[in-house]
Amino acid sequence: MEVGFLGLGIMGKAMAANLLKNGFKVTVWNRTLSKCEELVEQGASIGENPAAVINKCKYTIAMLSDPKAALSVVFDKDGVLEQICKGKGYIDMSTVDADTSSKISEAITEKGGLFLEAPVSGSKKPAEDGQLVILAAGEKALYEEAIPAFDILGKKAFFLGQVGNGAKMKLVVNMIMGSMMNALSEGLTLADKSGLSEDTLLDVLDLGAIANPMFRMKGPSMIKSSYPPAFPLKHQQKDMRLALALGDENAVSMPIAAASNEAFKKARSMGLGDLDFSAVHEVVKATRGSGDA
Ligand SMILES: NC(=O)C1=CN([C@@H]2O[C@H](COP(=O)(O)OP(=O)(O)OC[C@H]3O[C@@H](n4cnc5c(N)ncnc54)[C@H](OP(=O)(O)O)[C@@H]3O)[C@@H](O)[C@H]2O)C=CC1
Ligand SMILES: O=CCCC(=O)O
Repeated sequence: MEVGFLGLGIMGKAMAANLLKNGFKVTVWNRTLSKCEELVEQGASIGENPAAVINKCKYTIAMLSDPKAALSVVFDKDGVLEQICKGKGYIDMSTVDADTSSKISEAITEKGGLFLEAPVSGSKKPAEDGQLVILAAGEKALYEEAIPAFDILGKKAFFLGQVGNGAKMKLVVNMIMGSMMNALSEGLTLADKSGLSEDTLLDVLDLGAIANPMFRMKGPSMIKSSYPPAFPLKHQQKDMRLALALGDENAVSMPIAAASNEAFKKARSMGLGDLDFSAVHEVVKATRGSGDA
């Protein structure tokens, strides 16, 4: 089966590689075309632009940074819309808001194509290991067609109904995750400033009711102020921003998420946007650990 793949960043590169390893023929495109080379070495073909990929493939997956990128790849010159038609599908796995997803869905449906949004939970390592959690919504027939690919990319796929529900679920999950990351940063800072061992704090957390893979994975490197990017901080801040907008629309007060968003914004202003989102720890250390104790 020939599938298209648009966007070979941290996630897209690992996902496309998994499809190739598991017997799919994959045609890739990335805005910075040189990033396609590694995938070509693994057996992929290159499409010269998104329209060319759509033209060649029965369905095409996209994994792009944000709403602006997702819209540009569909609506701009040589974009998805130029070639999408009856019998072809487009699956956007980027994290965007429901409005962006709906705009894309309407345009593709108008051309006779099928659309599915399918953002994912899980980061670089789960993407490499085919252990993502897929949050799909939209055209059920395309979801069913994509199940063999989802089985390779993920450990579980949810079908959540109408377009927008996948995007919203993803934003709710990442809002919780971003707030938890800030809570962990404050906890590590408080432990350190009050004379406790941060390593021991992580051990205690890991044995109790709030043990979780994120604290286990990110905690030790946060103590060392090491933030190699798995989930770039700029994307986490984008997700907090979009989740807060969803809160606005639904009149849900979210003071914890709002405060966490401020910390991610501050981190971006300090030039930490391309590091892992755990680099928000630098902001928390600087602003909340500055007493005279
Ligand atoms: N990293 C993670 O842990 C996770 C990320 N996500 C989500 O997945 C998506 C991708 O994340 P990730 O791979 O980490 O991000 P990266 O920043 O590593 O990659 C972003 C990709 O988007 C492309 N892109 C950016 N702007 C444009 C544009 N205007 N037109 C065309 N292409 C563009 C980039 O192309 P170029 O190479 O040319 O810059 C690149 O291929 C995001 O929505 C993110 O929130 C979801 C789950 C986990
Ligand atoms: O959007 C990024 C999510 C990262 C994760 O689920 O670990």
